[in-house]
Amino acid sequence: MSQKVSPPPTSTSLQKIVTNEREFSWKVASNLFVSFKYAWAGITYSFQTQRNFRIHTSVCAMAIALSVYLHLRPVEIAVIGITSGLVLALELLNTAIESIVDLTVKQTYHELAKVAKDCAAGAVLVSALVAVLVAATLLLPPLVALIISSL
Ligand SMILES: Nc1ncnc2c1ncn2[C@@H]1O[C@H](COP(=O)(O)OP(=O)(O)OP(=O)(O)O)[C@@H](O)[C@H]1O
Repeated sequence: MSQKVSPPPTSTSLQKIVTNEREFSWKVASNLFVSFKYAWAGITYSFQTQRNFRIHTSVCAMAIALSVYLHLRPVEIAVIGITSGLVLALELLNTAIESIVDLTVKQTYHELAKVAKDCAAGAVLVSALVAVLVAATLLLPPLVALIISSL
């Protein structure tokens, strides 16, 4: 059975996309301040609707606070900050992909929708596992030393 394949873009249709910039966007942020406002709206939406994003935000904040409290070296605090930021950024992308998939297929089951959502969730899981490994490597030794010294 042959599938219908859409034709490749012609030079005129490509030119149209390039010249009529963002013509499919309902609205385009007018300046940098407005862009930040929309970015913040995305972060608050994820925080309010995604349990995992709330959990990851709390754990990341605790890890960074603990690294400062334990007087880790600046480079170690930076590494914990980078891995934490990566987890939260991927959580936001996961939410974005979920929304696009839901917008596209609505409540219909589709194998590709499953692949997209599962892979996005997998990306978050990989980053979270790496963040736990990094935090454990950097935080556990000074934390155990502190606990032993206070006994
Ligand atoms: N339209 C769909 N077609 C096929 N499978 C779907 C569809 N919607 C969801 N699923 C399956 O259900 C799972 C859970 O969907 P959901 O929208 O809660 O995504 P999620 O990434 O698990 O969410 P969260 O990150 O909030 O835990 C997906 O990972 C996917 O396997």
